[in-house]
Amino acid sequence: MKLQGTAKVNEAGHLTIGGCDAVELVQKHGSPLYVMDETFLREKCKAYYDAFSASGAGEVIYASKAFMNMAMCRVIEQEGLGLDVVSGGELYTARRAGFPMEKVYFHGNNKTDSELKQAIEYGIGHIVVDNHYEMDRLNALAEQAGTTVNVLLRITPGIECHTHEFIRTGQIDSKFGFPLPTGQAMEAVKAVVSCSNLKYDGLHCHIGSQIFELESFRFAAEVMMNFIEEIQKQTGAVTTVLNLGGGFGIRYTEADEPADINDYARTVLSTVQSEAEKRNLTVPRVVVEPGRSIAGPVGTTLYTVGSVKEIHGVRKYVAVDGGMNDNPRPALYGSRYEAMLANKATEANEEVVSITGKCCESGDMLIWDVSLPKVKSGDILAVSSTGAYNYTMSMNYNRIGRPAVVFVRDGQSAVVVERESYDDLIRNDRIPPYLQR
Ligand SMILES: Cc1ncc(COP(=O)(O)O)c(C=O)c1O
Ligand SMILES: N[C@@H](CCCC[NH3+])C(=O)O
Repeated sequence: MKLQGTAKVNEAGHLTIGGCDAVELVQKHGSPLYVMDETFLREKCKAYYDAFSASGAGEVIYASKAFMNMAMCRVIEQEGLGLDVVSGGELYTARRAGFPMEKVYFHGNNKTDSELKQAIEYGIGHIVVDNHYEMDRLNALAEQAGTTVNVLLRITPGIECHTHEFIRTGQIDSKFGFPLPTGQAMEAVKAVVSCSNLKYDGLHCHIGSQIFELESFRFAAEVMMNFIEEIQKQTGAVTTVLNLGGGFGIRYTEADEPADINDYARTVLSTVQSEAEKRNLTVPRVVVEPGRSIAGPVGTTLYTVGSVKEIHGVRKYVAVDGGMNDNPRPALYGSRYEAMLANKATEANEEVVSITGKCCESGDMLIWDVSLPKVKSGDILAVSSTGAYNYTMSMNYNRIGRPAVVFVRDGQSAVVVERESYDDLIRNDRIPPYLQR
């Protein structure tokens, strides 16, 4: 496993993150445990801020679907980033954390009326309109509330990029947005500019996630700038915001080679700038929505090894006290992760084993064929790059409670999400009167 951020190995031969010994973290907070390296997290935010926002040309809004809780909202706010939310729940969390609502963008392909009302009531910065049904509802709700809502339109530009099929969202056969190549996107712009209570600020597109080729982002920016010119010609509407979504890839294993955030910023900002000059357009403010590339590398999950089972001549299964419940990505997408034994960080790898979870499901595999030192029950396994789309996609299958989340920094650990207890698991259960004893 590659050590990232503040991760080191101490004299005891243990993995440390944020100056905290991983073995002691498990003793103190229990296992499994999501550990977020706060210093590294802030570095990621700063890198984005410096690359996009410092010049005034861009704006970075963190995609909270990757990893969200109230403490995370505080860090994002302190680092000067905005927030992308995609549900009433994410919006509520941001609000309860006191996040500035004018810096929030609300996404989603099927926002409910109550979510739209909530967004209007909170006075959020922008709603990214996905479809005509939403546009009509939002306009009516804004009118009822006696207000005007700033909107972007979500466009599907028709770009296919190299990533897993299920996380590719820019292609035209997609549930998201108004398709550009079919002419429906232009119809949507014409419709929105005639809505009395919606203010058209600009466009949004998101071409997918875990993307490494900067060329895909450059191409998306070019296609969108071409569309912006068409909009101006056909409607006279000026596009002041161009949100190019998230999607910047990260390193999970040595097979992944992410680009540099500064190169990413240069690519999109310079494309937008030069396309605007070429077409004689006002340069729109470029918004990006990174999720994975802010939270992903920052997280490590610690597990305790339980049963170690060797199927002679076939495979050695190392079972940990978590699994697909806290990280469904390997089961969903076939995602690969790296791991190490946090309590044997200086020992040489000796065997190839497969890491399985504790769920009643054969597909509950975390890592197939990983090299580790000799593994024993009681060892602490660390899996890296689990900060994004792990906690937020976790589940209670088999009535397994979600692990706690801690922020670590300068030798201190702070719980930011408590471990779910058995009582948490039955909190919403009700026994109706006819079943009462
Ligand atoms: C609209 C939108 N914005 C931003 C993101 C964040 O993407 P990523 O985590 O790949 O940066 C996503 C998720 O893919 C998304 O759907
Ligand atoms: N949840 C996905 C990415 C989808 C992002 C949301 N548009 C993942 O874990 O990789």
